[in-house]
Amino acid sequence: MKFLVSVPASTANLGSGFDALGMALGLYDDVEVASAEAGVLSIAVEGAGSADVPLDETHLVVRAVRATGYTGGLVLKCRNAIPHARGLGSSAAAIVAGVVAGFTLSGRELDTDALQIAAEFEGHADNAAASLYGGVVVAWSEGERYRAVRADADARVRPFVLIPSQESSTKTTRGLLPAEVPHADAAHAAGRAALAVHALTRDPSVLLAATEDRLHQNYREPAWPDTVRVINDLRKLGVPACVSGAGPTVIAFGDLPAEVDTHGFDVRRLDVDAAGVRVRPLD
Ligand SMILES: Nc1ncnc2c1ncn2[C@@H]1O[C@H](COP(=O)(O)OP(=O)(O)O)[C@@H](O)[C@H]1O
Ligand SMILES: N[C@@H](CCOP(=O)(O)O)C(=O)O
Repeated sequence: MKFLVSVPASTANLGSGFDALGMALGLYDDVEVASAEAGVLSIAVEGAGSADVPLDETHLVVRAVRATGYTGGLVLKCRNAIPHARGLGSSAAAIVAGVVAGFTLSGRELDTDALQIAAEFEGHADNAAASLYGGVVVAWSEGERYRAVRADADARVRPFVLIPSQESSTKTTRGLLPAEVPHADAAHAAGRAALAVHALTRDPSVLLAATEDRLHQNYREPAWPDTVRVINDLRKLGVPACVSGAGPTVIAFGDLPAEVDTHGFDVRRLDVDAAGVRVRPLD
């Protein structure tokens, strides 16, 4: 059995929706998967992470395949376009690719367990839901169970990202977050996150207010001060901008004003991905 899994990048939080909102982006990791005799494991990696990721059972895609219960042999060819440790959901994309590969190898339809398995790896479901389902997602948990709903993004939502060369680990910057926040900030987040759903799916004209965050960006600023500087510059000019995921990438909407200093950032226009992860049989 041989097939291609194509999985989109994601941007999580979208400012106000910490650990809850996500959106899939048109930048893809492709993983060619072939079943093999038990005991065989072969992994080839091109693109992001090719110099760093392990090529054994500890490879993130393989760990996710194993989490689905598939124990057979595997031959993987990974072509990674999503940069690692930049806040564009590379780890969730790798996990979703592995989970979907495991389900496909086992002849199992994708069901809600796919999100559950993927989100358990990360401890939050925002990125994994976006990579699985595409579009705009709202993720939450009920007890131990992760859940998500998706909606199409409004066609006028035009994201661009500013990706610095510096890496920042999600795990590390989650460690900068406080255990508690002021009630006023929690109330602010609830209102703005609800507004963000409306802004992303119906009325992008309110994205500036919707993407204002009080739950994570300021706490994480020491990890990426230039990111916060660019966000502030963009927002002062009326451009909705926030940190993508746990940073350091900036995600913004509309057009980039010429006067904003983007030195050190790779600026890319990305579409919203509406379809989520795809599987295509190969000969
Ligand atoms: N395609 C991949 N294959 C293997 N490991 C990956 C892949 N993508 C991400 N990872 C692992 O996840 C790490 C980045 O995860 P994380 O800090 O959550 O950042 P990101 O915002 O990119 O998800 C990488 O350093 C690497 O260890
Ligand atoms: N809600 C999470 C999102 C992490 O996204 P990533 O793309 O940086 O992995 C967080 O803010 O920690």
